[in-house]
Amino acid sequence: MSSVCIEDLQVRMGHVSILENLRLKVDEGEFLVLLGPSGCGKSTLLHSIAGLLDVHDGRIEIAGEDVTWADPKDRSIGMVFQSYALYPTMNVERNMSFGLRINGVPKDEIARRVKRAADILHLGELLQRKPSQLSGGQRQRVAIGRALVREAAVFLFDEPLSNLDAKLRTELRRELKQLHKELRSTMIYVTHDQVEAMTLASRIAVMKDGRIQQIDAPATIYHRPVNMFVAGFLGAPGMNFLEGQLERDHGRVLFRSACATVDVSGYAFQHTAVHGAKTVLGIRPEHITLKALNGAQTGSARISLVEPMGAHLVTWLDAHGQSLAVQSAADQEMPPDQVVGFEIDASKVSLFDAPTQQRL
Ligand SMILES: Nc1ncnc2c1ncn2[C@@H]1O[C@H](COP(=O)(O)OP(=O)(O)OP(=O)(O)O)[C@@H](O)[C@H]1O
Repeated sequence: MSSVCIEDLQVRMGHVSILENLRLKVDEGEFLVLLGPSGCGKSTLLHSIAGLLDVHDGRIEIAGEDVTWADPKDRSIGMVFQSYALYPTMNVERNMSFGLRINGVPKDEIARRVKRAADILHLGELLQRKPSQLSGGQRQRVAIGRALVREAAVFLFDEPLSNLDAKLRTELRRELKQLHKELRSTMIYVTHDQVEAMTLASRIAVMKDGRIQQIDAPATIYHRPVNMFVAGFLGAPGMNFLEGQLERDHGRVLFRSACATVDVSGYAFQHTAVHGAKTVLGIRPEHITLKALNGAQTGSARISLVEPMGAHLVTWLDAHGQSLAVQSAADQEMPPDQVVGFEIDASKVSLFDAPTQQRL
């Protein structure tokens, strides 16, 4: 049984359609990340599941129950917001137990749940403190604790780490992953941070304009994007795109562009490769290798810029007007303006139909 099942969901704000016929199944125990640019509808979808806004049409099931029109408190969800939303006058213990107290949960049961959440989140020492006496990371752990004590079927996270500095964000991200490993609860997590999505998710749903573009395991999203939007959204720097066309040549299939020719005969085409079809070749920076000019190579280019990243380098090439990012080992720095060869790993390319931008 799916923990969350959404069918044909429609959400409108006034006359504007925000989500249109959206379908989504989140399995029991899954960590699903909703990823996409600002305004794509991630929060709208999460808030619809939480019951924080009225949907226009469709059906939302949580743990097998139709909750489309149910109150948030009757949905067996625990929610964590970006802005912690703690009560400033209450200490940590009372903040965590507040929802249980107003719902009349017996005292000893409240004590058991708060202790369990405090143990899991290492908050035992902080139970008597007020939010103002906590760091940002500790406040967010209290907010997570408040969701945990509900012992809900599904946890919903709305960009919970965005208010934290980079170091705390990395720490709390690891803690969240550990938490999911221990609890095996169903979690739905909204972010526009691709690193959070890649590291936390069992599956990522990439959204754009109120539609789910692709829902898959992180590695599949990264290596086999279904369209150019998904391909370009993940990776830093993003995937390189070369415009060109396919050519059939003595049983081989070649991709030819102004700056490179790549033998793509081994590519797993989903549709027949048509000679002359306008095509975009996508290749990630780590799948291009810099070569000496006289070696076997895909093309030649001039180095325009080198960005040292610590563990690796990003070298920007100008390949006859086409800009290409290449990721290489930190000790392979070459000077700007040098002309070099480069090789594209044909086994790692993604090919897209240029007019529709869909994967070939
Ligand atoms: N109350 C509202 N009235 C009208 N339009 C709204 C309202 N709330 C959100 N929208 C619109 O709905 C769309 C989706 O918004 P939503 O907040 O779900 O996006 P998001 O992907 O979560 O973005 P962000 O990452 O910036 O929070 C946006 O175009 C937004 O302008």
